[in-house]
Amino acid sequence: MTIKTPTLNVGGLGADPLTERIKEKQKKWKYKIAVLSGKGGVGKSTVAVNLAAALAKKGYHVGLLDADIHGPNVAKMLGVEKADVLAERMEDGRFEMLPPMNDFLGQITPIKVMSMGFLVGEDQPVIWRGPLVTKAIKQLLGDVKWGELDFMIIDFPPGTGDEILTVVQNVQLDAAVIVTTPQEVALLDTGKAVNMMKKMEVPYIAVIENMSYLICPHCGNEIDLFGKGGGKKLAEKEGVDFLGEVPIDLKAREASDAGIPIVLYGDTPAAKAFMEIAEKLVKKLEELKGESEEQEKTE
Ligand SMILES: Nc1ncnc2c1ncn2[C@@H]1O[C@H](COP(=O)(O)OP(=O)(O)OP(=O)(O)O)[C@@H](O)[C@H]1O
Repeated sequence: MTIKTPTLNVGGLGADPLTERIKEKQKKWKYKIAVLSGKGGVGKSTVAVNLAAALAKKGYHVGLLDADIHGPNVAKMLGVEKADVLAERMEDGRFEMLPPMNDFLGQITPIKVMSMGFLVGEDQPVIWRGPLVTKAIKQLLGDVKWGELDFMIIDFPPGTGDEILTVVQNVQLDAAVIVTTPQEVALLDTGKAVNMMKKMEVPYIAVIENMSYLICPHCGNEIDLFGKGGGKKLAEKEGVDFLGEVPIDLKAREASDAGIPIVLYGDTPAAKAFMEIAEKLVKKLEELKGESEEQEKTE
């Protein structure tokens, strides 16, 4: 039976079966990936959405959770912001939310999306304190019928606040992808995010540099608007992987306003960069999984 879901139940804090449900659910998610940044506006949601779409284009089952409670925009970037969230009654009598999906007219394996954006009005600001944010994120993980996924991608607000702490405490992340732009200020903040992920012992940490350069629409030359090579240098300094550079793409804004990820919008330099980055990420995660399974066998 399906009914239209009312709103999140953010009351009642403390230890609860929700934590257990999150533990159980994540057993069905092969790779859990956090996408974060130290600084706002660097294109973190653009990266999360395009990684999700690139992986789904390759046939993987992808779930995308927008954990940016205060400024959710992933649903809009995936063209599902007006979707109704239905709920289904479970065997134990609880209701679980069914994540809206989009397969972009059959071009990709449907991406399942869940966001606070579905549950609050479009122009409604969410003014919540830490414990409520924590509870909401846990519900978006544990009270949603995510099912089997190859990749669960979680997009966070900028910085290192309650959202990321909640997820790290409840989900065994396989990877943290940290997005930066090449400027010094962004790199400083990115360094902080990398170090937080190291402290949290996330097994694989990688940097993506977004808005690396602009390709002149007239002469085709690369213009380094914000400097060059900072993301790679930072990754080397911190001893983490560098997954690649994404250029500024004049079609990116157009695509995001149209609710279509850039990787599905056209064969542009940014689209190619995202596809390559997704391939590298899959390869790296499979290598690491293989290594850890080998290690388990020998123990
Ligand atoms: N490579 C790119 N080329 C052109 N525009 C881009 C690119 N990446 C992101 N943008 C644009 O920059 C703006 C900010 O991107 P986005 O919302 O992804 O950033 P964010 O880091 O998630 O922001 P916030 O800090 O608000 O969460 C958007 O309008 C997006 O379309």
